[in-house]
Amino acid sequence: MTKPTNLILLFTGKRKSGKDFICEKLKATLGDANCCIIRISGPLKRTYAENHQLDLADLMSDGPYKEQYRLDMINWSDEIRQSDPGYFCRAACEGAPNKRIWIVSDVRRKSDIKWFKENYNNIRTIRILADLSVREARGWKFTKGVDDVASECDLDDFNCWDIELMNNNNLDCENIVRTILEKCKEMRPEI
Ligand SMILES: Nc1ncnc2c1ncn2[C@@H]1O[C@H](COP(=O)(O)OP(=O)(O)OP(=O)(O)O)[C@@H](O)[C@H]1O
Repeated sequence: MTKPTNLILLFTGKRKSGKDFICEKLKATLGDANCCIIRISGPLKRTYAENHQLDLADLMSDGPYKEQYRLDMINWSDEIRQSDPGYFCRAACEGAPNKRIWIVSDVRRKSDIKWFKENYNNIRTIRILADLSVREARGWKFTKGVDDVASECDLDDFNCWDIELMNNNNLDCENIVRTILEKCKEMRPEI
């Protein structure tokens, strides 16, 4: 399996907390040569799209198409996870490039964290938070079967984050990127 040489950052957060936004900013700051973003949902959506004859590009985008299929995708992927909890994490890492830092942007379950810790060293877990009103302004609306199931709630009672940060606005975003870079350097001065 491909190994990142330095560090794996596992990002988690509720829907519309801004995980993806932060990961893209962090990647832009660290530079393509040093890091890549890994999405566990990548192989998940690819296989789902193939099995259901759907447009993968639309499914990967942040819009209504993704929301339309989110519930069914959750249920479909849960069936696969039941027999193999690491299936999608493994598939995502197998397809990932060999960079010093892996930024995993969509960790949703304790079993995801467990899988990474069992298979790699130098893991850091990062929880992105945002006020409910901010998430609503970004398009979040409570959806039964999505917001009240394991894919969204499994990590609500996980209290061992290495870093927990608020992302309500651009200033918060800058602070998050700076804090994470400092932590990276503490661990790995060569970064
Ligand atoms: N700090 C910020 N400043 C301005 N806009 C932001 C900020 N953080 C996130 N956003 C915006 O909020 C929206 C949701 O962000 P994003 O897609 O990153 O959330 P997410 O946590 O990955 O959501 P999901 O779990 O639904 O995929 C996006 O349109 C993004 O551009």
